[in-house]
Amino acid sequence: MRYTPSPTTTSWQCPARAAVFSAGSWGTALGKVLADAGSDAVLYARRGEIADGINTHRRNPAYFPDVQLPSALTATSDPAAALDGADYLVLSIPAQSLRANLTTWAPHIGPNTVVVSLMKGIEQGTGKRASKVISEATGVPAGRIAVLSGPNLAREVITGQPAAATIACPDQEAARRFQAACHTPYFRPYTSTDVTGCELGGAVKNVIALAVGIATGMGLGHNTTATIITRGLAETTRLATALGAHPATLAGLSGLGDLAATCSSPLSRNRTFGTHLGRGLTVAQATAITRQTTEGVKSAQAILDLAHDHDVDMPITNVVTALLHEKITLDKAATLLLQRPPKPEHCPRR
Ligand SMILES: NC(=O)C1=CN([C@@H]2O[C@H](COP(=O)(O)OP(=O)(O)OC[C@H]3O[C@@H](n4cnc5c(N)ncnc54)[C@H](O)[C@@H]3O)[C@@H](O)[C@H]2O)C=CC1
Ligand SMILES: O=C(CO)COP(=O)(O)O
Repeated sequence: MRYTPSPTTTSWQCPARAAVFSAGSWGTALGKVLADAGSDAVLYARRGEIADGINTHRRNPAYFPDVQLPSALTATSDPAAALDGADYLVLSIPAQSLRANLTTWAPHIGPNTVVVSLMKGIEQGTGKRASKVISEATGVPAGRIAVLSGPNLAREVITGQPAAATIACPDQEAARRFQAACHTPYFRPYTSTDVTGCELGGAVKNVIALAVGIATGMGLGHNTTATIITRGLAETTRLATALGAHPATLAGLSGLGDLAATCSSPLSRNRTFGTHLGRGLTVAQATAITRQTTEGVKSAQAILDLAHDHDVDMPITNVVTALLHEKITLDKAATLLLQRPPKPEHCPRR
């Protein structure tokens, strides 16, 4: 039986104005969630034809041409107009382009606007999480910067399949307000104050999904992928807790939850990219056939550098990074992971 989501919203949800930058897969899906929750949502689209498609035909022609969008979700190609009067600026662009874009958008951010990051990447060269980049590039204080992360494959969310996420913000009231602004019968957000854990869970799971994809592409089975997921969570937790995250966050929606969804779904771009590598494509060939943002490919080295800086061992991330830089072969990757010295299952740093 097919699951049919209720199209209705609940009356207790407070109206809010949210500007979603931009109209890619996840931005469009979360824009629909916000509109379905009763918020006034506007998508900023770089390309005029996408904004026109949304306003005129209620479709995003580039990302979801088959999905009908609600009339409460509008679009514009003018960033200043999108941000005018916005309670929330929701950011969903590739993490590596964040700092440069914010330099242009920052003058239009209102003094009370809460900035919400949906991004799951770490900045190359600095090792900074999106929330830190946002604070540096805009001057917005930490209490007005939130992160939403969880098992949220965009196509499943935009078609109304039930999902949940974590909204983390140092200011619990700000997190609660955004929770109300995006709570629908099919999308259940929880709140947290652990921004570090939430962001690192989201970024590192992309690298682990690459590893699962590689194993799947090589024809390996569920024992192997379950081992990568479990040990991947162990190394994610080691890094995140070394940087101050709460271990429970990594066992939650933005940690294990997202890892499970991303590593098991063919909808994941990171897992799919890994599958291409596992089948023998080069990084250049896999990149050429990948049309959308694949954060793990860009963030792996930055995550590894963070791990080195904090004396944390991340063997799976290490091997994926070496493969992405074509320093090792697939066979060597498997050998490197399996021939590590034996050790106890639970160690804080190694
Ligand atoms: N697609 C998904 O299921 C989910 C994605 N995310 C995260 O959301 C973020 C965005 O991913 P998607 O929407 O999936 O990517 P996408 O590739 O579908 O869309 C990217 C969007 O960013 C814009 N963009 C691309 N390059 C840009 C640049 N240099 N400057 C400004 N805008 C640019 C594109 O026009 C497009 O609107 C990523 O960090 C991803 O990890 C998080 C949860 C779910
Ligand atoms: O973050 C995601 C699901 O929560 C989407 O993962 P991909 O970027 O690998 O498609």
